[in-house]
Amino acid sequence: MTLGPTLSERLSRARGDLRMGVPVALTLGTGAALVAAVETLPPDRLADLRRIGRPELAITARRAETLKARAYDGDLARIALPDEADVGWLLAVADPVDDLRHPMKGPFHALREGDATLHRAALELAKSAHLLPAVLVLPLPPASPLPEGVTQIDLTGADLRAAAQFTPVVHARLPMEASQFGRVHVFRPEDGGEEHYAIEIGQPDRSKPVLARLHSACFTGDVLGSLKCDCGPQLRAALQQMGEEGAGILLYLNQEGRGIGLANKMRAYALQDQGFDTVEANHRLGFEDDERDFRIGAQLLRRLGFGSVRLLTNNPKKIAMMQAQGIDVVERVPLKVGQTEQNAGYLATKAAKSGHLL
Ligand SMILES: Nc1nc2c(ncn2[C@@H]2O[C@H](COP(=O)(O)OP(=O)(O)OP(=O)(O)O)[C@@H](O)[C@H]2O)c(=O)[nH]1
Ligand SMILES: [Zn+2]
Repeated sequence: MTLGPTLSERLSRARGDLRMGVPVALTLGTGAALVAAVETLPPDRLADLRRIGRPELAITARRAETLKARAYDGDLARIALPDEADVGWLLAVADPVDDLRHPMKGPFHALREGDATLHRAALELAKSAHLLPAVLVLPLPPASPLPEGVTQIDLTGADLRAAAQFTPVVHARLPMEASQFGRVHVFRPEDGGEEHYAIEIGQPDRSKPVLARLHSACFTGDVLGSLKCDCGPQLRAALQQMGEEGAGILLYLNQEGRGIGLANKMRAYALQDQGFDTVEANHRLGFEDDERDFRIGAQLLRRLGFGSVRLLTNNPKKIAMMQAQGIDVVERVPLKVGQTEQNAGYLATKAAKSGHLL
């Protein structure tokens, strides 16, 4: 039926459900499970899930490492839910905020038998909903009816990491401090997800390499003038250079906090105040250092007619990702601005652990 939602639309709906604390149903072959995000799960829904069966807690191997739980599935750990565990217990496992005050969480009974495919998909969904990567998974016996009204996703043949396709929605002129000749383009994915923007300066010649910047959203740096990172000065310096050269393209990608969302980035900041660096903080939360999908940037550049760039960046991974996605990076243009006393440690960590060029 053409009126019903497609797989990617269902996934988007499922993200909304998880953010609201509503469980979703994942199925794969004869297997099925109800899934809820720990961060948003209300006590009455936990009680309902317990009435149906025995929920399991899934966390990423990154979080499991901090908690000293065994990750038998490699990239994730499945933990049996103790009888006395309530939403407070679940949150304490998911959220590292009080790890230092309560270092002895556990011991955890990690599960070894059975299949982790649905757990893995559930964690992927929670991450893409910008929730903490911790989910309750309630396996359902084969052929048992799924609760009415619950969003159902059949994962057979599904690729949760498939790149969304973006469509240009509108573009309009925007005179800016950096250039009189600015133009903002808005791109929207077909699945109801995050929109991204392209800021075109002047009228870049599509047949030549364009001065380009892929900027990931940083609310704290771009808007608030945070001294903890260099994002705001980088954003303005990139636009200024494009203005001076008379042409350029800046992608403003809504991938806040290297793709973990603002709430999780603020959790990471709270951990940084406890002494962890930017990479360690992500790991303790259960994320990888960088959860961004750089395919989006490449797709938008292509849609705008650019195949070749002079990329403003200090991040060699961005260059490699663009090349891998078929965008020719003919030159790296360094972007070194905004060093402060407060971000010296952050920038040093990025150089030491993430390979950033100094
Ligand atoms: N998770 C997390 N994200 C952060 C932190 N500090 C800044 N960010 C985010 O990091 C991203 C920085 O993006 P970019 O400006 O593209 O930086 P980059 O990958 O270092 O590469 P270049 O600036 O091009 O060299 C933004 O999304 C910020 O919100 C942090 O401590 N933790
Ligand atoms: Zn920043």
